[in-house]
Amino acid sequence: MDTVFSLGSGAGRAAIAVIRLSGPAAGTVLVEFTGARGAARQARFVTLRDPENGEALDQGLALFFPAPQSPTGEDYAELHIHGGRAVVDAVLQALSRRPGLRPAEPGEFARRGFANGKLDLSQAEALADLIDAETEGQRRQALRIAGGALRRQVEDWRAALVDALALVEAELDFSDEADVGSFDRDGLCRRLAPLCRAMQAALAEAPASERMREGFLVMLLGPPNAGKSTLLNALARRDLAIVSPTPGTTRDMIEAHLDLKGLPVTFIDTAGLREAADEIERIGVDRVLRRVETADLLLWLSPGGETEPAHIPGGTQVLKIATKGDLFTAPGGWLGISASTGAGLEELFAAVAARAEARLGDGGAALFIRERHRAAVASALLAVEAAEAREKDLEFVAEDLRSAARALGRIVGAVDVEHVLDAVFSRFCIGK
Ligand SMILES: Nc1nc2c(c(=O)[nH]1)N(C=O)[C@@H](CNc1ccc(C(=O)N[C@@H](CCC(=O)O)C(=O)O)cc1)CN2
Ligand SMILES: Nc1nc2c(ncn2[C@@H]2O[C@H](COP(=O)(O)OP(=O)(O)OP(=O)(O)O)[C@@H](O)[C@H]2O)c(=O)[nH]1
Repeated sequence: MDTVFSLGSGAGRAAIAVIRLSGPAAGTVLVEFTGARGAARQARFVTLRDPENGEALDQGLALFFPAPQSPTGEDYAELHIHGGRAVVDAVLQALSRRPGLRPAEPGEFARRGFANGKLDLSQAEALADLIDAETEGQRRQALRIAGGALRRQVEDWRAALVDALALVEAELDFSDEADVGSFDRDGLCRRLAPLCRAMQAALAEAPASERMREGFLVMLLGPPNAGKSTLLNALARRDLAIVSPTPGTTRDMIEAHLDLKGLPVTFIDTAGLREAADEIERIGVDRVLRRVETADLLLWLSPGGETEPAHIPGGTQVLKIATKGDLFTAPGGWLGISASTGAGLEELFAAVAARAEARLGDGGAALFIRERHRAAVASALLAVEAAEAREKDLEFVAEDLRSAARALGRIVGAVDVEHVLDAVFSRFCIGK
């Protein structure tokens, strides 16, 4: 097994940089560069020297984690050095000249940890999410899964399946054909029913968790010149969308990603919905209509609340916003705002945040954070339901239960997931 090294902290000038190494030569490298391996898991203040010529490279901290108690499960070392470009380059260069050492590939530390059982696939995915998390809700959800919440749940379910399978297999082994009719079918169903209910309940929560990763989607709709772009700018507190007094300025969609009370919310400014004057604008309107189908909330904007919402296909919730409140008063049933004076914006924020929270939760109960998880549990559930429904053919019942266990195994990376592994780990940054 190679020993790999990498900068674990961010690229570019910084106060401190962390270089990590993993593999059998990690301890030897520490001896070569710092004169000693040091006590397990204890930081030492050291002078780092190039083993080729004894020249000092930097002063820093060195740590050694002997296998298996390390982030990768292998011998593992860290050098905490000064984060200047020349310092980092000099140390990385000196490391790359040591025989048997090579730079780590993106995600290679996590992949080694996976290979050694330190984390499963669901935890690795969640670590990637944790690094990408931009809001409190996303952080809380990713940390929960990285901590093994999904791993433990899947292990429990698989154990229940193995239990039920043992019952069926015992019957298959010890009874002859004629006896199969005496099989305790009720006993089997009593075991499987709570499992089905638990999987169904968890599946019902899945859309909220997936949305937490992607963001709650709000689209701004309304007639041309209603003030959509101006509102987006006010929401984003910077000039993102093009604001102009000419109707039809916003031809494509412009997104603002906001953190609303810890929840990720994406606002999209759209081309005004109207009978399009030209081809380009018509394409814009079509694209908006397609995107509307995936939105969680629509804000219908109309100056002074003069135009009622257009018919929106799909039944997505619509909030009626009367714009230009400095010029008009809002009719009943409309939330009045003025992007110019800022009036009503806090109320609008609160209304959107309340709906986002109802849809996303707070991330504290998340289980299936990816479509992949949901699909695997849905197919496990189908297999268990098929097993429950069979009148006879215990062989098939057993096969259903095995197939349910295999489906769950895909979540944690226990079965046929080489392509998923590649996809997950290669998306990690270098040094993870
Ligand atoms: N300096 C530094 N900070 C870091 C990391 C790191 O690798 N280095 N991490 C990088 O992700 C995260 C912490 N993750 C870690 C995961 C496992 C172990 C570890 O030593 N695990 C052993 C012992 C566990 C224990 O003592 O309870 C083990 O699992 O056997 C350490 C850090 C965040 N902060
Ligand atoms: N008085 C006043 N004028 C506003 C307000 N909000 C927007 N406007 C003006 O209304 C005009 C249209 O604003 P936009 O934000 O470009 O409208 P839009 O709905 O994005 O228009 P399209 O891109 O054509 O669909 C601009 O001249 C804005 O300055 C407001 O709260 N009060």
